[in-house]
Amino acid sequence: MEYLKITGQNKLEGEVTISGAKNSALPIIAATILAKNEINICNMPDVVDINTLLKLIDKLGGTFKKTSDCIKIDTSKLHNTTATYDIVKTMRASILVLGPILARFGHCEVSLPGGCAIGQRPVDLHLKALEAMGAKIEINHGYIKATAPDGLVGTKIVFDKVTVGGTENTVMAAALAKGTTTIINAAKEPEVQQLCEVIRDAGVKIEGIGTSKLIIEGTNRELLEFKDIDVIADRIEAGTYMCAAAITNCKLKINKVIPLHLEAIISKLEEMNFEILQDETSVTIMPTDEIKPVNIVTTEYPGFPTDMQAQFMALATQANGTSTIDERLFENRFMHVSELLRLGADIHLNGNIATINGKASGLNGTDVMATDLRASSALVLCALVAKGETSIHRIYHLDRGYEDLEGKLSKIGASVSRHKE
Ligand SMILES: CC(=O)N[C@H]1[C@@H](OP(=O)(O)OP(=O)(O)OC[C@H]2O[C@@H](n3ccc(=O)[nH]c3=O)[C@H](O)[C@@H]2O)O[C@H](CO)[C@@H](O)[C@@H]1O
Ligand SMILES: C=C(OP(=O)(O)O)C(=O)O
Repeated sequence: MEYLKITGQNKLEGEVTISGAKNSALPIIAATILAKNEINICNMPDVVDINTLLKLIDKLGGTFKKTSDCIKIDTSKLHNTTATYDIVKTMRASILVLGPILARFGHCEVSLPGGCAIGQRPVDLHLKALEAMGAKIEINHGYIKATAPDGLVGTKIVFDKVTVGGTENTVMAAALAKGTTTIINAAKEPEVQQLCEVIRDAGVKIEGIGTSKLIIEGTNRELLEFKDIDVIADRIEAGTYMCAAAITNCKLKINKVIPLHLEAIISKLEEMNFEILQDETSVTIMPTDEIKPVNIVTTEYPGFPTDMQAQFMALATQANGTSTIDERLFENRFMHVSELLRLGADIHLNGNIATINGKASGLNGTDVMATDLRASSALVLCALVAKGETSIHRIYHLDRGYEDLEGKLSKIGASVSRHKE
């Protein structure tokens, strides 16, 4: 296993370029199952989760070719309809192949995704939506077996909760269904929007993109002709580097972003007394004379993203006062707290609310353990300001979603290196 060694308290400066969004690239790769043509997808982030999903596409009988940050995927000869546990267990987003395989072939078997550090994460809403579209679903021996021999049929689906993956699976299934599917209480995340746009550009009529009501006219199992795709910028990677600048109180320009997608993050940084300069494709965060505390409630887009909660908790350890974070999406997304405490943070947990007393004492480097993707980035952020050296273990979590983290951080002045245990 590998670990990261970070020596804290370096000044950061310069510019960082943000990669394509993992959470947009994943559903887009799943959507290639709906295609009749080879699809060229660019601005692909080079992260482990993408390679995992590509491996699954390969196992299903599709092919892919990589050149720099583009990947050509051809699923025209896809024939295997079973997504096995060995791949699905490593990444929950593999569940995104369920809707498209079922819609295309009329049957599909997908291993139930395993438990995950941030919460239970059931897939009941995905299954309920597919059942409403006519699928028969059984769960046996840890596998979801879905059948719809005559194809899926469009209907009205009202989600009990806003679900990003559930909306994505349903949109992909609806694209090849017979008739109209209406999704009420759909997720509005930019990544859901991009998936809808990609499918719309492939000829499927979709109304309401970016709203909580999506209306999709299915093609009745006619495969789609996709255009070239450019994955949108990763708003969570961008937000993480904004927090890196903020926690070290340095000026940093973050390039190749979509500022509109960063509004909730920018607004919280402004509340913390940082000035953020923006142009069309970049944001620059300026140092401040006092980091103020903040109160955060995680919620669906356009609210404050749960995927930025851990990073803001790291930042709150440096604020002049007491901050609170109320995690509303996942019941177990505070795994980083115990590791932040090891670094010297003063954080108290009460159910889903964390209270962070900033500046109580400085942070001091030590050995810490990454528990999930964003928890890992919180540890990296704290390590950047901690006195001395921090070793972050189990960084395979980080590699799931951050492209070349050491390279990008080193380039702006951080002292970061990767080692083998
Ligand atoms: C690959 C990807 O895009 N991952 C993101 C996606 O995850 P993901 O798509 O898994 O998250 P969801 O939006 O589905 O989850 C939201 C909430 O709904 C619950 N739920 C979800 C589905 C279901 O069938 N039943 C159910 O109860 C979940 O447990 C959670 O409490 O959105 C999350 C919320 O913004 C982000 O943190 C993840 O980074
Ligand atoms: C939780 C995340 O991803 P996933 O849903 O793939 O676990 C994330 O990107 O922060």
